[in-house]
Amino acid sequence: MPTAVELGGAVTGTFHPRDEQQDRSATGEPPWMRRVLARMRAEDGWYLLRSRSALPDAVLVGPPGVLVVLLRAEPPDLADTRAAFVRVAELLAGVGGPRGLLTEAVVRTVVVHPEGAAGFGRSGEHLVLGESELDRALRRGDPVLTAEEVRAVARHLDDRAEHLRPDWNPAVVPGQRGDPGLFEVADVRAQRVERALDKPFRDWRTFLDDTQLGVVRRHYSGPARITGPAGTGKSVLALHRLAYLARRTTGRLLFTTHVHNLPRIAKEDFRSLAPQLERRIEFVHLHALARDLLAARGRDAEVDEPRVDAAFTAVWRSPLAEPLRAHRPSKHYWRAEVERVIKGRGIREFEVYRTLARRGRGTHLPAAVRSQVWRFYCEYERELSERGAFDHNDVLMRALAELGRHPLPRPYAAVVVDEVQDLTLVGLRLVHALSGDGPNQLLLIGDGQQQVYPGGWRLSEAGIALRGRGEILRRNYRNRGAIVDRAGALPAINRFDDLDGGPTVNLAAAHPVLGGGQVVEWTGTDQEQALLTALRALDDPTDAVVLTRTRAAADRWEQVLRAAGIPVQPLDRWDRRSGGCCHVGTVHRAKGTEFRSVFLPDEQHHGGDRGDEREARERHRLVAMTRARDYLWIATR
Ligand SMILES: Nc1ncnc2c1ncn2[C@@H]1O[C@H](COP(=O)(O)OP(=O)(O)OP(=O)(O)O)[C@@H](O)[C@H]1O
Repeated sequence: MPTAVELGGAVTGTFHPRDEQQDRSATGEPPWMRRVLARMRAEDGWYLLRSRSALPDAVLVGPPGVLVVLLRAEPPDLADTRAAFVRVAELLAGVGGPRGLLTEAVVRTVVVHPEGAAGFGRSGEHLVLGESELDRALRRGDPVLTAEEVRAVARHLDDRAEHLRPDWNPAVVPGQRGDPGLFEVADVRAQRVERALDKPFRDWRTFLDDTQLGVVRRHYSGPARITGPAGTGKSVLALHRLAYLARRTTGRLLFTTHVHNLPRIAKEDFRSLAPQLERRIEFVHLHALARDLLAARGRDAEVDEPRVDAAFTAVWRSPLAEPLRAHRPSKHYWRAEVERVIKGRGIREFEVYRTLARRGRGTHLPAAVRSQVWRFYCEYERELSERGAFDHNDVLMRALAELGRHPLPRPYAAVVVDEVQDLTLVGLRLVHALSGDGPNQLLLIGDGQQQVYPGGWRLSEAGIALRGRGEILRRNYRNRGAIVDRAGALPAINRFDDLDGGPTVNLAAAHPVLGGGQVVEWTGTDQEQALLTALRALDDPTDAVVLTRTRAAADRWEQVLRAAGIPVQPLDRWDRRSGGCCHVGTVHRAKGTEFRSVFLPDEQHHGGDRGDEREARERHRLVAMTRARDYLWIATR
């Protein structure tokens, strides 16, 4: 049995070897511990707080963050290292300053053992160091806290934590008394944020605002929803929330979305936030998740796009399409009716479709036309089955049915859905089936103004009841003032208002944290030349993107840039580190990305001028414009 030992006058930790126990009973602690603590106390710019309670043994606060220290000659239980972490993280809740409130991403547990101690695996959640590795560890890591912040955090712990007492060496921590604190007047805040954005570390990992941190830490008794206009830190919050929950649960957590690039981008961002927790979280596109679930259960689930297209085209060319065409000629519109309205909402009977509210779909369809649409849809289903093909909706529906028959053997501890406004109702039902209704198990994040696919569901139709569990973010951290003003003036309708009951806020009401910015509205005849000139005139032409509505336009701009000698990369491959290239892509691929400069060339008018088409265009434009941090170039010819 491990023996409890005295440390600093109080019972802390566990300890094994007999000789060290004897040594400790004489002096209070064994020599290796004294050496480790002395080494920590001596480190320039760090503050050491000794613990009077069992967990942790000490806390070290320095420029790279807060270390929760366990001194152990035997490997500790995960429960102990977790408990020590959570204890210190809870004490830090609410430490704030001009850059915001400190997040627990700055906190790291470190287990230090004497040289030669055996059995210390690398658990992943905490750092394990031999005594001799301490020097390297203390000097490793980018500074995330300034000297003032380090001091303020140490002082906060000293004030708040009765079991922690300061043990720092004034000689190596100069000026620790009487300095200005972490708290400054609000008008200094914006300047500080501005400067923080230029710093080598990414501020959002270290500091959040009060609303964001409130959501990260809140206990929700059931499904909850976070909304807020573009750039207000919803995705950032999702990552912090996952890390927070991962520390306090066991099992896997899920981040999912309908947006193509986002799982990859979110995973990379999470790695920079909490690398030690990465293994606990699956970042996966909802369709890939459904496909993998079916495949794991021996069920065929591959979508053969060409066969699906062929099935739709065959019906579109048949006489069944004629009444539809007469009503509205666009193939794209009717495909969306089948995919998003009928199948996407899981409708299986004409009687339901006959009276269905089709919000945001524009064209009113009398019952007689609906029955023609229904026949068209049934024929499409027949064509699919004749070809032995599934479409994307089929995969989601089959996965949902599969979960109904056999739920996951090990449910997710929590599910976070980003860009929820673009899920279909069937997709929403699937995430709900994956998460359940338990406390903190489902967090839905989205913004109705950025919807790029027609939807039309209510959360209640997926059996999800929010009961007021929700939050709105309003502070825009991405776009400078001029860009928020320009994009906020777009009449992009937010259908979240009438779709899931909770209140929402549009971009026009967001508060940009950063002022300035530039919007150039170009008109003229030689668009290519004008765009190239503007691009070349930028300080950094590589942190820029040309966004288009159509794939064809993106391909054309790619050629134009290449011909002009500008290195280009498709948007699909964007990540925060990709430099040296200008990006080009469609708005659909732009979700999750951001650039210093965004170029929106004028395109052949595409997609008609009906109310619903204009509405979709405005929302696409809002998404495109809000990818820009500093500079926006918009062409109209
Ligand atoms: N508290 C914060 N401090 C500093 N920067 C922040 C903070 N919160 C978010 N950011 C930054 O603001 C930008 C936008 O954040 P994020 O992508 O999470 O917003 P979003 O609401 O998901 O945007 P969108 O809806 O447009 O996708 C990112 O560059 C992020 O790093």
